[in-house]
Amino acid sequence: MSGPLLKVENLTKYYPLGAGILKKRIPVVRAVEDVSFYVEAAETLCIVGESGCGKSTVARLLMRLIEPTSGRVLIDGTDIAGLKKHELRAWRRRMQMVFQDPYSSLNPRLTAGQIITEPVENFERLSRKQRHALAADLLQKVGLAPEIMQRLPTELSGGQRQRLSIARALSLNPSLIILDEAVSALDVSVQAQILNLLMDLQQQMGIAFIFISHDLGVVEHIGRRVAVMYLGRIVELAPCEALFAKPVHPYTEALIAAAPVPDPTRARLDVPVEGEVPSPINPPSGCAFHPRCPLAVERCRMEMPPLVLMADGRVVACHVRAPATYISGQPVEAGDQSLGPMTLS
Ligand SMILES: Nc1ncnc2c1ncn2[C@@H]1O[C@H](COP(=O)(O)OP(=O)(O)OP(=O)(O)O)[C@@H](O)[C@H]1O
Repeated sequence: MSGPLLKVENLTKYYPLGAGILKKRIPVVRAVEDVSFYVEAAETLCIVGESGCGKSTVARLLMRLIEPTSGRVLIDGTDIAGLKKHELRAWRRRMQMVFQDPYSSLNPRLTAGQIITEPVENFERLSRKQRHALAADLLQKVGLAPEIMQRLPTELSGGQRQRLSIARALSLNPSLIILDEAVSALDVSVQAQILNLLMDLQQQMGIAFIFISHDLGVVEHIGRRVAVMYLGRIVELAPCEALFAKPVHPYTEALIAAAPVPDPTRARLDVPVEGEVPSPINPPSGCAFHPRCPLAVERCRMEMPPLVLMADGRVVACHVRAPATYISGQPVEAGDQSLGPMTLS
């Protein structure tokens, strides 16, 4: 199969706030605006950004839990908006999601065995023997003992519950799993175990991940490419190593500067990000980051910067650091396949 597994084109989601009176314009929350990216088979794309920047809305749009205001989501080149009911069912098997809080996402009345076989049983009837074999296999894949099968979620630790959520997501043999803050509620040592489990599963089963997190330490550990979001838009998308070694967008730089440094030999950047994230109901003109940006110039207040392809393969939306004339004046989309796998030499 040529082309990426998943392609997102100009995805936009506005949440209307209340009903309009007569023809009065209804205010909207601009949760996601003009977001484009792609995910290749068996890779991990991370999405990072502060709370409220639109990460979870992107996840919900990809899972079709909510409908976009505009834009497209293509899986293997097919627009999921145009799928018929039976095609949608087949597609749903291919994309699964793991949430932050396994307390609320796992049915407390079902045993671990029932929880992990339930998605398959929505599609096909299983005999008792088949159900047991499937549960045992999935438990083993995520490093849980077979005895866990009869336990309820409340009888398990946070790490065990998250392994169970991953086993459930794996049960349909998906091509892509979206993990929304999936390790954020766990202790650091348990986080590391789950991240290592995910990387092993990716290698063994060729699954792609979209890993959503506000924790840059975690992202650096697991990501191949990273998309940085600010107020609903991607402001930088780069290979993970390059992003952490040399962030280009001032917001990325500030995020990395503010994150705890796991490697003390790495220099800490001195770029504090001041002020609050502006309201997505009434975002600033031009570049949404300009009120907090130490580098802002007049143009940043006036014009929205396009995503521009830099010489090293990343895309950045910044008038100062990535002026649109940087490469033959050609702004590009982050999902543009001409960017290739975006590896830096
Ligand atoms: N159903 C909704 N109605 C109105 N506004 C919403 C709705 N869901 C989300 N929002 C708003 O959309 C914006 C993006 O929210 P989203 O949850 O996608 O951000 P996030 O980056 O995932 O944040 P967090 O990490 O805190 O979950 C926020 O301003 C949020 O308040």
